[in-house]
Amino acid sequence: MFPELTKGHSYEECKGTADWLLAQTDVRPTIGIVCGSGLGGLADMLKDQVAFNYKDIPNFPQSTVHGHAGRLVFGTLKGRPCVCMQGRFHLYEGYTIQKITFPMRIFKLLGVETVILTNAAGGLNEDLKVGDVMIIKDHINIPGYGGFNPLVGPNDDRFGLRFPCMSDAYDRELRQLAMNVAQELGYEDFMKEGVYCVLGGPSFETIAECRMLFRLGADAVGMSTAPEVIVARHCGMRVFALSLITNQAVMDYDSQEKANHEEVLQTGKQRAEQLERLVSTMVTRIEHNNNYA
Ligand SMILES: O=P(O)(O)O[C@H]1O[C@H](CO)[C@@H](O)[C@H]1O
Ligand SMILES: Nc1nc2[nH]cnc2c(=O)[nH]1
Repeated sequence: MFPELTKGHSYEECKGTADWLLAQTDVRPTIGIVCGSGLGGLADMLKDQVAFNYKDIPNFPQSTVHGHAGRLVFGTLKGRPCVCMQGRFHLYEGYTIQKITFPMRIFKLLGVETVILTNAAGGLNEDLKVGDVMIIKDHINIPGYGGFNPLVGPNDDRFGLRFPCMSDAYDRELRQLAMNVAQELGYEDFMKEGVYCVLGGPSFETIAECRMLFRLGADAVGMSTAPEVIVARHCGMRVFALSLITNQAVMDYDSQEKANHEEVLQTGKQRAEQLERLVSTMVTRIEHNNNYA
């Protein structure tokens, strides 16, 4: 493949970044949160914040996408120590796949046990409406078929196995917890479950591509999350992920709809408060050492 692109940061470089962060905050996070496009408000829920701009953190890439603030925020969420990425990285920004997933290894070295990822996605399955929240039960990693897997390159056993299992990537108990919390909050009407498909972007899909992805078994499509999940699972963190359905993928040649990033951000704003309540309530039920209350 492309040897110079497949190196990523060494264990020692990752440790250097994690130690740099730990030296500047007393927060010892056990939960890491990644905010999707337009969903950065989740980070604002943290109390007693210590925040870093990505540009100031050794080895961190920069956020270049509107709706991704580019800050790493430490703090407590209802008393639980958390770290939150207010903005993630995508392949289409021009970073290597190792670089966009580097923060997952930093989470691990900070002591994070559970990762909660959010994203904005287009709905392929017509059962998904704009504003629905889709708990991700599985993914289809299309860039992976072309060799764009974040674990390509030498494996460091200190992070994980050469050939990690992915059939249990999206934690079953955390998915059940999300459903239970959604019911308690009265959100069951817009909570769904499905399969997320990642593409490289940045162009949105053609109609033929949307039809193909749905036939392949995908319910929603986006440009993130799956690479982060692969790296998080490789190093043994538990994963919960959800997609906010911000737009319906265009599946019909008669449709006048056009996918656009403004609509994505706008839908994020409309559901922000409920998503924040869902995630913060889940966080209070996730016990240390990966047990569930
Ligand atoms: O996946 P997140 O970061 O939420 O963003 C999604 O929204 C953007 C397109 O509007 C793309 O970056 C897509 O991946
Ligand atoms: N690829 C892709 N990413 C998205 N992010 C939000 N909506 C979409 C979409 O329709 N397609």
